[in-house]
Amino acid sequence: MKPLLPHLLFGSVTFEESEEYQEFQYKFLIVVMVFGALFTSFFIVADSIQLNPLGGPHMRSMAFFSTLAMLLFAVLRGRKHLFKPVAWTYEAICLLEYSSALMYVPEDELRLLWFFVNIPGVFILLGKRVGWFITLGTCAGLTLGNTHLSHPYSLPAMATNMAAMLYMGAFFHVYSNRSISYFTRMQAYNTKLHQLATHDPLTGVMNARAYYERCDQLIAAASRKNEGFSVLFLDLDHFKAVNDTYGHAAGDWVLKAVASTVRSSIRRSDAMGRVGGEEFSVFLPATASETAVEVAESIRQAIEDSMPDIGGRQLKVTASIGVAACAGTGQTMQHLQKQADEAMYVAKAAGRNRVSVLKHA
Ligand SMILES: Nc1nc2c(ncn2[C@@H]2O[C@H](COP(=O)(O)OP(=O)(O)OP(=O)(O)O)[C@@H](O)[C@H]2O)c(=O)[nH]1
Repeated sequence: MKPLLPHLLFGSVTFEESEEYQEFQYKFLIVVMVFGALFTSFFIVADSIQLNPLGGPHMRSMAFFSTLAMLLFAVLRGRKHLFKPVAWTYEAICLLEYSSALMYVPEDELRLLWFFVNIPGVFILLGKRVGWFITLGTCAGLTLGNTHLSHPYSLPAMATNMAAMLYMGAFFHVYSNRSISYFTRMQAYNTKLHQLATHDPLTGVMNARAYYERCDQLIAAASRKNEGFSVLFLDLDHFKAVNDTYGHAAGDWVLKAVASTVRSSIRRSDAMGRVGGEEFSVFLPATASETAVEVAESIRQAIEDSMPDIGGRQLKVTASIGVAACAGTGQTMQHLQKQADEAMYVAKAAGRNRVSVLKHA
């Protein structure tokens, strides 16, 4: 279970691994909105107890801002698909709030700062294009609006402000470029690491650990639906002779060819792993014993027909396949794999290049 504060703030929303940046943006926006609303409420309280009097029009604008920010928070919480419209609306009310301070609190000479504070958030939440649009729009708006203020800023003050704002935009443009490219690279490295950790480098199919983990998930799903499933255990015949006769590299080549033959003989929803040197296991969800035997037979035939070409010689490769099926629930992968293993040894003993089945009672 999530700790209370993150749950209260972000709700029960999940992000894929590939959505890590979106998750950061979603959480960032929520924190900024809640913080913005609380911070503004603090000023409202300070005004009402005469600690920091700001005047009626700006008080109303602050009340409008904090109410709308909390409303936007309630709308976004748990609904990541609403991120863009909420981010845009929040940006719009922020600009209104800062403009209200600019017009109605002339005694605060530093109130222009809020327009600066706004820029990093726009680059982070809405990207570089919108970041520049808001930066340049703010520069233009401040320049044009300055003369209409009750206490306009001097020309040098405005020039300094504009230069600083453009500097801020350029800074966050470079920073966003850098951080996004760093993030993309990290994501690519993570994908590569995950692939290396879960897949056999020679054949590209799942390694034993990842395969058995996947089988456990598939068994859990099958027992929720009260569905049966089957496991095939495949061992190449006299593979040592291939290595001894044609060399280890040729043996590797055969393993790759066999893996690809098996992969193309099964459904996308089936799982396949290399569980030993020349041993593969296949998990067939929602598959009864008879169908599993048919699948095993078609794999066996496809391997026999594949006849890989090694140095101009066509090589006959065959496999013995054991089949174990579970009609109901309550069966572990370990047990079923053991049964498929036993069935495979029966096939070997019966002369190899055949399919043998053990049905779980
Ligand atoms: N080229 C290559 N050979 C491998 C690899 N992993 C295991 N082997 C070889 O696979 C062979 C397996 O031999 P055995 O277990 O004696 O089985 P077999 O020769 O296939 O005989 P049966 O299974 O009884 O039909 C061994 O020679 C291993 O060296 C690998 O990654 N590449």
